[in-house]
Amino acid sequence: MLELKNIKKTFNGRTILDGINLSVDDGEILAIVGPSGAGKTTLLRSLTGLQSVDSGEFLLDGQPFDPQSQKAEDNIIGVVFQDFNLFPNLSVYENVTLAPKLVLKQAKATYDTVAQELLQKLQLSDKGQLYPFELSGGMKQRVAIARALAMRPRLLAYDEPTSALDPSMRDEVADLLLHLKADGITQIVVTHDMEFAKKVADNIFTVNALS
Ligand SMILES: Nc1ncnc2c1ncn2[C@@H]1O[C@H](COP(=O)(O)OP(=O)(O)OP(=O)(O)O)[C@@H](O)[C@H]1O
Repeated sequence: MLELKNIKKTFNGRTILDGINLSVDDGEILAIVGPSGAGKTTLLRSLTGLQSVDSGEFLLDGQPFDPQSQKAEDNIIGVVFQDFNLFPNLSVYENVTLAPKLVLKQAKATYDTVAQELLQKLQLSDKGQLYPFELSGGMKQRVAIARALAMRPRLLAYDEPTSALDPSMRDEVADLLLHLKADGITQIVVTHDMEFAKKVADNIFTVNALS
């Protein structure tokens, strides 16, 4: 279980997060919703350690942890960015295996097995040798998910997973998240799309805009 207790964040004296308390249970999907500019991305960046918070506590299974000082190899939370952030000069297979190889220092047999399993799970088995520019948006997103999962995170977090894709893809993305949930993967989804949130989430947390 991941818990956030009384998380506060200000930018230039302006309070964006004013004492956020939330938790996500293992195997569940938590959606973080709220109006534009309310601080959803700020919250996601805080809990993934991409930025600092001013105060508050992060707990994993009751133990405090600092998202900013977590070692890369601990990789508590994997992130799927809105625009996927794939390495454009690497193939799908190389995108998925780079961090397990360099950060986790896995042997080839290990990272290759994991990558083949993930590519199969995400319906990318025949796409391993392609480069990001050759992929559709939905495929790029699945590569980003495979790349994050290859690091064996405790939790997978998404920033607006539907917004860079054609609206017709919304149900497909929802099905993908529910499929991963059935595999026991804990997920946090930042979205402005309430219908999407209702479809996938076990719990919905609303970030309110502060004046
Ligand atoms: N690094 C930063 N420096 C200063 N202000 C920032 C910074 N990052 C975010 N903000 C401000 O914090 C507020 C919340 O931004 P954030 O992107 O978290 O909102 P959001 O809820 O994700 O919005 P959207 O749905 O439009 O993406 C905004 O007013 C934004 O301008």
